[in-house]
Amino acid sequence: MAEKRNIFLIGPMGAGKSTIGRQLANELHLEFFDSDAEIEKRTGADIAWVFDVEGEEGFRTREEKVIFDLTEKQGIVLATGGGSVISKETRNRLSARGFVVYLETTIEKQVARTARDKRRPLLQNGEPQEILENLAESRNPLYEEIADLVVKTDNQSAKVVSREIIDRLGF
Ligand SMILES: Nc1ncnc2c1ncn2[C@@H]1O[C@H](COP(=O)(O)OP(=O)(O)O)[C@@H](O)[C@H]1O
Ligand SMILES: O=C(O)C1=C[C@@H](OP(=O)(O)O)[C@@H](O)[C@H](O)C1
Ligand SMILES: [Mg+2]
Repeated sequence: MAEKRNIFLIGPMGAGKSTIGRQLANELHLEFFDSDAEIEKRTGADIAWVFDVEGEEGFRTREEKVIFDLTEKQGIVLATGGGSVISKETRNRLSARGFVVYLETTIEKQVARTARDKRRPLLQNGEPQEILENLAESRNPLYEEIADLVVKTDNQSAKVVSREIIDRLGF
Protein backbone atom coordinates (compact mmCIF):
# COMPACT_ATOMS: atom_id res chain seq x y z
CA MET A 1 0.00 0.00 0.00
CA ALA A 2 1.28 3.47 -0.84
CA GLU A 3 2.31 5.54 2.15
CA LYS A 4 -0.46 7.78 3.41
CA ARG A 5 0.45 11.41 3.77
CA ASN A 6 -0.36 14.04 6.37
CA ILE A 7 -1.53 17.63 6.13
CA PHE A 8 -0.88 19.99 9.04
CA LEU A 9 -2.63 23.35 9.20
CA ILE A 10 -0.87 26.22 10.95
CA GLY A 11 -1.69 29.91 11.27
CA PRO A 12 -3.23 32.41 13.66
CA MET A 13 -6.51 32.29 15.60
CA GLY A 14 -9.46 32.75 13.27
CA ALA A 15 -7.56 31.78 10.11
CA GLY A 16 -9.92 28.83 9.83
CA LYS A 17 -7.64 25.89 10.70
CA SER A 18 -10.28 23.91 12.61
CA THR A 19 -13.06 24.55 10.07
CA ILE A 20 -10.98 24.03 6.93
CA GLY A 21 -9.19 21.04 8.45
CA ARG A 22 -12.45 19.20 8.98
CA GLN A 23 -13.60 20.04 5.45
CA LEU A 24 -10.30 18.93 3.97
CA ALA A 25 -10.29 15.63 5.84
CA ASN A 26 -13.86 14.91 4.66
CA GLU A 27 -12.99 15.58 1.05
CA LEU A 28 -9.81 13.51 1.14
CA HIS A 29 -11.26 10.72 3.33
CA LEU A 30 -8.50 11.26 5.86
CA GLU A 31 -8.86 11.22 9.63
CA PHE A 32 -9.25 14.66 11.23
CA PHE A 33 -7.65 15.84 14.46
CA ASP A 34 -7.54 19.21 16.19
CA SER A 35 -4.84 19.69 18.83
CA ASP A 36 -7.16 21.79 21.03
CA ALA A 37 -9.93 19.18 20.87
CA GLU A 38 -7.38 16.48 21.69
CA ILE A 39 -6.15 18.42 24.75
CA GLU A 40 -9.77 18.79 25.87
CA LYS A 41 -10.35 15.08 25.38
CA ARG A 42 -7.27 14.11 27.39
CA THR A 43 -7.86 16.53 30.26
CA GLY A 44 -11.66 16.29 30.31
CA ALA A 45 -11.66 20.09 30.58
CA ASP A 46 -11.89 22.96 28.14
CA ILE A 47 -8.95 25.06 26.89
CA ALA A 48 -9.91 28.03 29.07
CA TRP A 49 -9.83 25.80 32.14
CA VAL A 50 -6.37 24.47 31.24
CA PHE A 51 -5.09 28.06 30.90
CA ASP A 52 -6.72 29.03 34.22
CA VAL A 53 -5.38 26.14 36.22
CA GLU A 54 -2.03 25.41 34.58
CA GLY A 55 -1.23 28.73 32.94
CA GLU A 56 -0.10 29.18 29.35
CA GLU A 57 3.07 27.24 30.13
CA GLY A 58 1.08 24.20 31.23
CA PHE A 59 -1.08 24.46 28.12
CA ARG A 60 2.00 24.64 25.86
CA THR A 61 3.49 21.53 27.44
CA ARG A 62 0.28 19.63 26.76
CA GLU A 63 0.05 21.03 23.22
CA GLU A 64 3.59 19.93 22.37
CA LYS A 65 2.92 16.42 23.64
CA VAL A 66 -0.41 16.09 21.82
CA ILE A 67 1.12 17.24 18.52
CA PHE A 68 4.04 14.87 18.98
CA ASP A 69 1.66 11.96 19.53
CA LEU A 70 -0.75 12.81 16.69
CA THR A 71 2.09 13.25 14.21
CA GLU A 72 3.07 9.62 14.76
CA LYS A 73 0.04 8.81 12.62
CA GLN A 74 -0.18 8.59 8.85
CA GLY A 75 -3.05 9.78 6.68
CA ILE A 76 -4.38 12.56 8.87
CA VAL A 77 -5.32 16.20 8.66
CA LEU A 78 -4.30 18.05 11.84
CA ALA A 79 -5.50 21.52 12.76
CA THR A 80 -2.95 22.91 15.21
CA GLY A 81 -3.50 25.71 17.72
CA GLY A 82 -2.25 29.13 16.61
CA GLY A 83 0.54 29.23 19.20
CA SER A 84 1.89 25.72 18.71
CA VAL A 85 4.69 26.94 16.40
CA ILE A 86 6.43 28.82 19.19
CA SER A 87 7.92 25.45 20.12
CA LYS A 88 10.98 24.68 18.00
CA GLU A 89 10.45 21.01 18.67
CA THR A 90 6.92 21.25 17.27
CA ARG A 91 8.10 23.18 14.20
CA ASN A 92 10.70 20.50 13.47
CA ARG A 93 8.21 17.75 14.09
CA LEU A 94 5.54 19.20 11.77
CA SER A 95 8.10 19.77 9.00
CA ALA A 96 9.36 16.23 9.27
CA ARG A 97 6.03 14.43 9.36
CA GLY A 98 3.83 15.99 6.67
CA PHE A 99 2.87 18.90 4.46
CA VAL A 100 2.61 22.12 6.41
CA VAL A 101 -0.04 24.53 5.15
CA TYR A 102 -0.06 28.07 6.52
CA LEU A 103 -3.53 29.60 6.50
CA GLU A 104 -3.16 33.35 6.31
CA THR A 105 -5.77 36.03 6.81
CA THR A 106 -6.08 39.67 7.81
CA ILE A 107 -6.18 40.87 11.40
CA GLU A 108 -9.63 42.35 10.67
CA LYS A 109 -10.98 38.94 9.66
CA GLN A 110 -9.37 37.34 12.71
CA VAL A 111 -11.10 39.86 14.96
CA ALA A 112 -14.46 39.32 13.24
CA ARG A 113 -14.21 35.53 13.28
CA THR A 114 -13.19 35.27 16.94
CA ALA A 115 -15.41 38.04 18.31
CA ARG A 116 -18.35 36.00 19.57
CA ASP A 117 -16.27 33.12 20.82
CA LYS A 118 -15.25 33.16 24.48
CA ARG A 119 -13.12 30.05 24.15
CA ARG A 120 -9.81 31.69 23.27
CA PRO A 121 -8.25 32.74 26.60
CA LEU A 122 -5.56 34.92 25.01
CA LEU A 123 -8.25 37.23 23.58
CA GLN A 124 -10.28 37.70 26.76
CA ASN A 125 -8.14 40.35 28.45
CA GLY A 126 -7.50 43.43 26.36
CA GLU A 127 -8.18 44.71 22.87
CA PRO A 128 -8.31 41.73 20.45
CA GLN A 129 -6.98 43.77 17.52
CA GLU A 130 -3.89 44.82 19.48
CA ILE A 131 -3.30 41.36 20.95
CA LEU A 132 -3.56 39.76 17.50
CA GLU A 133 -1.19 42.32 15.98
CA ASN A 134 1.41 41.61 18.65
CA LEU A 135 1.07 37.86 18.22
CA ALA A 136 1.37 38.23 14.44
CA GLU A 137 4.61 40.13 14.80
CA SER A 138 6.30 37.37 16.76
CA ARG A 139 4.62 34.35 15.16
CA ASN A 140 4.27 35.13 11.44
CA PRO A 141 7.98 34.52 10.81
CA LEU A 142 7.60 31.11 12.48
CA TYR A 143 4.63 30.18 10.29
CA GLU A 144 6.59 31.28 7.22
CA GLU A 145 9.66 29.34 8.32
CA ILE A 146 7.94 25.95 8.12
CA ALA A 147 5.20 26.52 5.52
CA ASP A 148 5.29 24.24 2.47
CA LEU A 149 2.29 26.14 1.15
CA VAL A 150 0.64 29.45 2.06
CA VAL A 151 -3.08 29.92 1.40
CA LYS A 152 -5.14 33.04 2.02
CA THR A 153 -8.47 32.45 3.73
CA ASP A 154 -9.81 36.00 4.04
CA ASN A 155 -11.95 36.14 0.92
CA GLN A 156 -12.97 32.58 0.22
CA SER A 157 -15.14 30.00 1.93
CA ALA A 158 -13.74 27.02 3.83
CA LYS A 159 -14.84 24.79 0.96
CA VAL A 160 -12.99 26.82 -1.67
CA VAL A 161 -9.86 27.04 0.49
CA SER A 162 -9.99 23.31 0.97
CA ARG A 163 -10.21 22.74 -2.82
CA GLU A 164 -7.26 25.07 -3.33
CA ILE A 165 -5.14 23.12 -0.85
CA ILE A 166 -6.00 19.82 -2.54
CA ASP A 167 -5.16 21.20 -5.99
CA ARG A 168 -1.93 22.86 -4.97
CA LEU A 169 -0.63 19.91 -2.94
CA GLY A 170 -1.63 17.54 -5.71
CA PHE A 171 -3.44 15.19 -3.32
N1 LIG B 1 -12.83 30.79 5.01
C1 LIG B 1 -13.69 31.21 5.94
N2 LIG B 1 -14.60 32.15 5.62
C2 LIG B 1 -15.45 32.60 6.54
N3 LIG B 1 -15.50 32.19 7.84
C3 LIG B 1 -14.64 31.27 8.22
C4 LIG B 1 -13.68 30.73 7.30
N4 LIG B 1 -12.93 29.84 7.97
C5 LIG B 1 -13.41 29.82 9.25
N5 LIG B 1 -14.43 30.68 9.39
C6 LIG B 1 -15.17 30.94 10.64
O1 LIG B 1 -14.29 31.61 11.53
C7 LIG B 1 -14.42 31.13 12.86
C8 LIG B 1 -13.07 30.65 13.36
O2 LIG B 1 -12.65 29.54 12.58
P1 LIG B 1 -11.75 28.37 13.17
O3 LIG B 1 -11.79 27.27 12.17
O4 LIG B 1 -12.13 28.07 14.57
O5 LIG B 1 -10.30 29.06 13.15
P2 LIG B 1 -8.95 28.62 13.85
O6 LIG B 1 -9.06 27.18 14.19
O7 LIG B 1 -7.90 28.92 12.84
O8 LIG B 1 -8.84 29.51 15.05
C9 LIG B 1 -15.51 30.03 12.79
O9 LIG B 1 -16.73 30.62 13.20
C10 LIG B 1 -15.57 29.65 11.34
O10 LIG B 1 -16.87 29.24 10.96
O1 LIG C 1 -2.88 31.35 19.26
C1 LIG C 1 -2.90 30.77 20.39
O2 LIG C 1 -1.97 30.89 21.21
C2 LIG C 1 -4.05 29.89 20.70
C3 LIG C 1 -4.89 29.48 19.70
C4 LIG C 1 -6.07 28.64 19.93
O3 LIG C 1 -6.33 27.80 18.79
P1 LIG C 1 -6.87 28.37 17.38
O4 LIG C 1 -5.67 28.92 16.64
O5 LIG C 1 -7.43 27.17 16.71
O6 LIG C 1 -7.89 29.41 17.67
C5 LIG C 1 -5.88 27.77 21.17
O7 LIG C 1 -4.89 26.80 20.94
C6 LIG C 1 -5.49 28.61 22.36
O8 LIG C 1 -6.58 29.45 22.67
C7 LIG C 1 -4.22 29.44 22.12
MG1 LIG D 1 -8.80 25.99 15.90
